[in-house]
Amino acid sequence: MNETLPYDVHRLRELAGEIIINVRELAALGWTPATSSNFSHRLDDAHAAITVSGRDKGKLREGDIMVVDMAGRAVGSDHRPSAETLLHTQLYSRFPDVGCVLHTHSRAQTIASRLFAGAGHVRLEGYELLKAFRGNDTHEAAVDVPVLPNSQDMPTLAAQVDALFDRGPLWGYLIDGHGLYAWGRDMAEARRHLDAFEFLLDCELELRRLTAGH
Ligand SMILES: CSCCC(=O)C(=O)COP(=O)(O)O
Ligand SMILES: [Zn+2]
Repeated sequence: MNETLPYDVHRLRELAGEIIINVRELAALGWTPATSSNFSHRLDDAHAAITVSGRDKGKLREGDIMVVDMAGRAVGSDHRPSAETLLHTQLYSRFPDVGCVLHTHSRAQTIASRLFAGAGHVRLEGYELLKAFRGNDTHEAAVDVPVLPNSQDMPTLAAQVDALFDRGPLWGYLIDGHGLYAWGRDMAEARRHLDAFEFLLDCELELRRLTAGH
């Protein structure tokens, strides 16, 4: 523990490196256009490492990762944390086993959010890849990805998200016209969930195209 900072600086540097490597990969896939998207990792019980607001996520450096407390307040930094910090910290606060939260704005995620906003969810069923989600061991399961209305008011959005958790286990949700939030126990699991959502949403969109007018 550092003498002046209330968190482990070495752990922060380690996590910043992991975030940077992963986010560069996601940016290269085109999932973080125009400075969009944000990423975090739990640092300890009281803190999370998160991207600084407005940074080009394809060019992240160590100084683009900062620390917040679980109320979303900057700790030991003059930078402004992601505008969506509350959507990250609410997960860490409510679920002790959540270790990493990833938010992206890919084309498939954004289009699916528009297309399924009326229904309020995207149903994913019959896919072998559903087994990528923790707790699913069969393609026969159905996973409903909630689609929430967008808002610039983070407490409003966070309250909508919180209500979802009363319905059962959840590894991600869409925000209409905005993008996807996915999470897991650590970076590897959050990436697996994010990649699975992206693949399955893309399949649903392609099926719609192929069956349109039939
Ligand atoms: C230009 S993207 C609009 C904001 C957004 O949706 C996003 O994900 C990035 O916000 P941040 O403050 O984390 O950079
Ligand atoms: Zn966003």
